[in-house]
Amino acid sequence: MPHRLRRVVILGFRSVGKSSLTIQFVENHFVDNYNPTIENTFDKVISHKNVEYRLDIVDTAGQDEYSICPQAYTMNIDGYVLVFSLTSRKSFEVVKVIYEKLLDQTGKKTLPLILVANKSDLASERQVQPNEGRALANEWKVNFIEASAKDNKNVKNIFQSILDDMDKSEGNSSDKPSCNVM
Ligand SMILES: Nc1nc2c(ncn2[C@@H]2O[C@H](COP(=O)(O)OP(=O)(O)OP(=O)(O)O)[C@@H](O)[C@H]2O)c(=O)[nH]1
Repeated sequence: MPHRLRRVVILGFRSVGKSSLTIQFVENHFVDNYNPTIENTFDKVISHKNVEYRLDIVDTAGQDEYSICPQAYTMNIDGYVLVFSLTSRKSFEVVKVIYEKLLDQTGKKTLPLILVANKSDLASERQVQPNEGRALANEWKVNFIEASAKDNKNVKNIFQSILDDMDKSEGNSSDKPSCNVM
């Protein structure tokens, strides 16, 4: 059977764990050393709700509030994973700026998107509380997940959730948008 192709882009501030989440999901291991990304595309075949998907994941270079959001991150993209680190208030502020830029560039009011707070294993270094992430996701009408690439916690859920959202936005489901914390 042919796979359904879905293309997802991962965006967020530097060093929040975009590559680590992607590599944990695609290759099932955690990368401990830090190598800034320029841009990498990964792909993985995943069976979700009895459908085979080929997920192309574009892992981007870290953005900040001044970065220009390249058109490549809005053209031919089916879904967005916006990542901040719960140990970095700055990274939480940066996802808000990225979100606004995505809306501007796509001209849309809502997007198939999931907000991810990574590094949940670093509880003692937490700077952003779960209710803050949840409130932001509620405002955007998207799902919110706290995850850890290091402990492989909720990593698969991120991609399953975005697959659901992409299908909903294509009208393949009658479910209403919801905001879940997993
Ligand atoms: N403790 C902990 N460390 C993490 C986690 N995820 C990533 N890291 C570490 O954080 C650092 C940055 O991780 P990357 O995955 O390279 O972050 P990135 O967002 O891709 O970075 P850029 O390419 O600069 O944008 C690395 O040292 C990782 O090992 C996590 O869940 N827990």
